[in-house]
Amino acid sequence: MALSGINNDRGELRVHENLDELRTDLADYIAELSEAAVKERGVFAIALSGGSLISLMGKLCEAPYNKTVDWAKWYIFWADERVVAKNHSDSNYKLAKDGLLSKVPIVPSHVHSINDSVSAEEAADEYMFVIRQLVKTRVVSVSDISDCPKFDLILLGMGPDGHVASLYPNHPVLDETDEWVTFITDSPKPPPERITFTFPVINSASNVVMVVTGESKAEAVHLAIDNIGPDCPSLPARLVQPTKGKLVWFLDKPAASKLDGHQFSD
Ligand SMILES: O=C(O)[C@H](O)[C@@H](O)[C@H](O)[C@H](O)COP(=O)(O)O
Repeated sequence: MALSGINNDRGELRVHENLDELRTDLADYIAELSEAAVKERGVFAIALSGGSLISLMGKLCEAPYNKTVDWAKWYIFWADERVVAKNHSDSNYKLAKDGLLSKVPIVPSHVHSINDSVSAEEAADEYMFVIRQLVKTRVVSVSDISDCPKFDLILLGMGPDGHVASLYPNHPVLDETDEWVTFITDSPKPPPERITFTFPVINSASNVVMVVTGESKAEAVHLAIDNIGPDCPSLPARLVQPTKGKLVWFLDKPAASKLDGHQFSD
């Protein structure tokens, strides 16, 4: 049973006993969000990231979800992508395709990956154009506060340095507010060239889920969630603050081990 709690504006925290429990809770939660979005809008626009996230979503390919989820209504995007060929082992698209998308009946034309044959800058521009078209046709909803796309769900991992998507500490892209999708060519985590959603897009989503496991992330989880006063470093994960949407953290016990006061309830 997950321990859960609310931490002010830092969202809902779900701390899991082990990874198996986290996987089940995560699959349940995504399936619920999908059902609600399909009921309300007829589609589910979901943005993925790379890293351990995809394997932690693995239960979606198993019963009952493989049969109960309305896969035909899913539209897939990437909150960040490495600018490499789609069949390269570094590709987030390949990771998701091998680990999830090829195992469930998603409509191939609903999978919106980046153009892997152009520069990072061009790939970011083109991706923004693709999203703009899908906002026009309301496959992706639009924020009523900004003109940003409002994804039904954006799923993010977090690095030990507190990065999310390809938004790294102290990088100028943290301040990007003009573009929905931008690019970097100097990622501290290889490969260096990436495209990434910007914070205005992440924070316009209806739902943001942070999936963070392992002790190496414990300090960053503490800095991203706890009330640590005015000297709080500008950790990218702390800048995930959906304006009107819901933020939920899926953690395991090692990742949650440095959180202040464990005010969780069963
Ligand atoms: O393209 C990427 O590298 C990812 O999108 C990245 O942001 C990832 O989610 C975190 O680095 C956490 O990765 P792990 O969960 O594997 O630690």
